[in-house]
Amino acid sequence: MSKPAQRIAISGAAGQIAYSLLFRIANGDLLGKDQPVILQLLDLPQAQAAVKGVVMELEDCAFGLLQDIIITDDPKIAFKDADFVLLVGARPRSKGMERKDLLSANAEIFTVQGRALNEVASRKVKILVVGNPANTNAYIAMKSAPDLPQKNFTSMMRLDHNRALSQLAAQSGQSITDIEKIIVWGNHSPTMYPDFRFATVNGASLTQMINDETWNRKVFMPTVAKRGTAVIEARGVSSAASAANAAIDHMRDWVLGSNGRWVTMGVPSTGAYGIPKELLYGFPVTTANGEYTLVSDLEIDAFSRERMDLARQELLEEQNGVKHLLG
Ligand SMILES: NC(=O)c1ccc[n+]([C@@H]2O[C@H](COP(=O)([O-])OP(=O)(O)OC[C@H]3O[C@@H](n4cnc5c(N)ncnc54)[C@H](O)[C@@H]3O)[C@@H](O)[C@H]2O)c1
Ligand SMILES: O=C(O)C[C@H](O)C(=O)O
Repeated sequence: MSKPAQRIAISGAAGQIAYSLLFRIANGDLLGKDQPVILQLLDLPQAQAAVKGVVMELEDCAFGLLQDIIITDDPKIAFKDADFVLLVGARPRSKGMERKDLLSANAEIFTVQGRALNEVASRKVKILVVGNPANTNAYIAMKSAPDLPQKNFTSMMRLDHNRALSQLAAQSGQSITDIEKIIVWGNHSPTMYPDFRFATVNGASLTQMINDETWNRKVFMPTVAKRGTAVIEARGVSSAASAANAAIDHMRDWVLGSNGRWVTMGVPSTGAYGIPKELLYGFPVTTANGEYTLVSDLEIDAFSRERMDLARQELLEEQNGVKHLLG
């Protein structure tokens, strides 16, 4: 007998990330090939026709795991009893626009959606915020949902993690699958701090293999931090398939476990590494049995402290900018 279906709510269902995400979820890439799913799709009233078109295509794939699809413009319908929620819907950054410009417009969306989650979602719901500015949007949703455990709210730093992994593999000539223990600290913004000081390849130090601090600081770190901008410059729109892929990686590892590997998740700080409590910050974690555990007690040198504090400061400023909305 098949497992009971899990309810997965996705906002921004007519958007370009969702266009990649929905088909992969329905194909079992997120929860496994034996887990039936119900998709609960949220988008704005003016996007409902486009969502219906996407649903027609989902139907035309004849996915065996896809049990039902709900389409709505009401967050309370979309999030009802949801086991997993991917908050993708937001306004994407266009050429020349900084992420901070998006803060106010998106803050209102995430206040409303946080309240709806508080009211109707499963009490065990796992939430991933993708829509930018993702860390602060996740903070707003979390603060708007006081009845849900704070640890259920996460923001997406996995695309940055995957970008770092790919750059390190190219530079070192090592296989992506052999590289472990990389971190992207902080905010999903140019202040992020990609850090491979602890990275290993089959147990050996990757830092020693690369042995080029100038490359680290002048090439690697800015390449990873500005990759989103580079994709926008090249495509004219922000990354979509790679963002959807990272969202799947993030959720799948959270649910099914990372098998001891470090992954980067934006999670509410509990005060570790000098990051103020509740700030949604990129940390290294391992995941098992549906829970994440912080990788603790890593040595933070002076350069790392400086970089980590830069992201902390930016996030505090973003938090301050939305304080009035949180009552
Ligand atoms: N964290 C990351 O690593 C990362 C990576 C890439 C993109 N992003 C962000 O993801 C978001 C979505 O990107 P996209 O390319 O899919 O954008 P898109 O413009 O193609 O789609 C966004 C969708 O969200 C919908 N939407 C807007 N407001 C909504 C609301 N209040 N409720 C429900 N739906 C709403 C829009 O109607 C649209 O269909 C953007 O904010 C983008 O910056 C984050
Ligand atoms: O910076 C953006 O808006 C794009 C996105 O967050 C990305 O990292 O690709």
